[in-house]
Amino acid sequence: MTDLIKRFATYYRPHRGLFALDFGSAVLAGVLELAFPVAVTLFIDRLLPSNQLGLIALAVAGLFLIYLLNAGLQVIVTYWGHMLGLKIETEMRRKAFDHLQKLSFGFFDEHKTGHLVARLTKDLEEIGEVAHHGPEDLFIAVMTLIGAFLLMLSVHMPLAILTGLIVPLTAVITAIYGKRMTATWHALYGRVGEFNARIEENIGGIRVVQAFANEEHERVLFARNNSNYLSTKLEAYRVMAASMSLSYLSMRFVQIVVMLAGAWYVTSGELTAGGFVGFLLLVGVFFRPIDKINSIIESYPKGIAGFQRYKDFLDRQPDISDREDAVDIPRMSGRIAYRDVTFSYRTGLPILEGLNLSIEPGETIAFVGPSGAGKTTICALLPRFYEVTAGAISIDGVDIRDITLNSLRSNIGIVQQDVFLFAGTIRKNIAYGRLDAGESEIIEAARRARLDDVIAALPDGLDTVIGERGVKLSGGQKQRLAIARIFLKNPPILILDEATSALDSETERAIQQSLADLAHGRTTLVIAHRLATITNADRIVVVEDGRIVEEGRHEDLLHKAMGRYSALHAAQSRINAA
Ligand SMILES: Nc1ncnc2c1ncn2[C@@H]1O[C@H](COP(=O)(O)OP(=O)(O)OP(=O)(O)O)[C@@H](O)[C@H]1O
Repeated sequence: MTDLIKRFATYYRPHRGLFALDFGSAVLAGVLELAFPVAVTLFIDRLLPSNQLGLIALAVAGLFLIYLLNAGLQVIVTYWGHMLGLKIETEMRRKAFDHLQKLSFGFFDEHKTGHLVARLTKDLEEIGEVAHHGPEDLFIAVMTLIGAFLLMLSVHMPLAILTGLIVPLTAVITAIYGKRMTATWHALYGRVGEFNARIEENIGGIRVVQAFANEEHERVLFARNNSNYLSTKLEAYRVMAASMSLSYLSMRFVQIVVMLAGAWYVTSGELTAGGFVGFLLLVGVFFRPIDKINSIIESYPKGIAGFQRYKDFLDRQPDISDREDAVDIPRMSGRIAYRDVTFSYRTGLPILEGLNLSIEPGETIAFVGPSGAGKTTICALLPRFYEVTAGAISIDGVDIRDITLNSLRSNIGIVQQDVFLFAGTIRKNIAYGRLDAGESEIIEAARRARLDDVIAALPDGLDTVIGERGVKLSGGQKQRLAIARIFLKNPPILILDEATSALDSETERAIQQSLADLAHGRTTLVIAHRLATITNADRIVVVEDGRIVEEGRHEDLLHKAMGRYSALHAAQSRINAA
């Protein structure tokens, strides 16, 4: 816990000035709160009986100045105090986002998007609130509590002791309800998470929902989440109502006791009228920190738990990162070698075993084999999306673990089966291939990917907005856009995950032609799903159960007796004929 607080404290360091300003102002405002009952006592007991109107006017003016000062302090605490919390929150978010970029595919395989988003938004918002309110509220609450009690003692000791004895009763009631409130809010937090996840999934999968005509099923599931939320929130309000009215009652009870006892002391001449009024005001001031401490008790665990999750996330070392002496290779020639490569995902199941493969610069290799054989995995190891478990992969004779990730990945272009496009314009999506590309380069890339006709037909041309994940484009157009992106990137090595989605044959032919143009002069690894498209590959590699079982040219493999490739080919021809 102390480690956690120490770590938390490091975030204040760059904002020392702001912290001092906020903290100092809040403390001063707390002191002024205490001064008010004292001023009222003096006013009633000393000034009023003196009949000196000038002095009274001066005192009132003085009080007004104090109020003005307090109003100024409120502005500082509310605006600059929140600025402090917000600065800490945004700094933490920046760090978390930067860290997120460094984590490898393995991490994302394990974590749900919704939870990661919550960590960067909700968690950090709560941490920011605690960062601002936590230290200052706690300090002021304790200071006010002690200060008010000392002043009460100075006004009338027996009455102060009596108040000191009955106030804990109200504190106990507030604390008990505070705990119940925390539990209900916590449950509510879970409910909100549940229905957020449901909405997120529903919107993400709305096309599947409607295609299966499962709207009613979704409605029922959502109604369940919604009514769970309703009952939990009602429970929260029930506890809140009971807590509020009970703490109001207990507060008033203390006031009544103080009034009764105070009146008795006034009539017996032990307490002045001003002291009596001042004391009642001090009781009010004394109550405030109790509420505050309870709300701190409520919000602290949330903030601390959020910070713990944040810390754990930041402390998670990326599985794959640059070695200290990693080298930059600006442009590789593209000679690739897999040496005794063994690999398993976190599941521990062996996926690749003792795989050996050499690829010459400019060569096109097509991986074929049954689904789940490991073709995609072989290719995913090359840009180090995952790290080999044993063995090594080298490019141009250098182990890829000795090359900086940035230069390694800059040398590899990937056209994925599921093209991911960003919401925005066509121009923005092509330019993602090379962020500093000029207009003419973007146009040239579009032309080479045969996207120029599509762009020309659109009213806004390159500036056409393509919707979230490119929903406004056809499958073929998305593929071409992905190809344009790689033309712009112009890497010496290519990984092409062939699209399995059914494109019409003309579109497919055009895309194949674009891909062939793209592959020209580059070392190309093709993950082939349809054998018809790879007959021209320099070499076909048949993968089965994570092993290479056959390799050679199409013609040679086709005529190999009992060959795996010829069997695959025969099977696919039968499917096509059927
Ligand atoms: N991220 C992952 N985590 C755990 N296991 C995985 C992961 N990705 C793939 N696998 C498993 O690894 C094995 C090989 O998968 P891979 O995607 O490499 O096969 P593939 O030959 O490309 O298949 P397909 O032709 O169907 O695309 C499969 O058993 C798969 O379930």
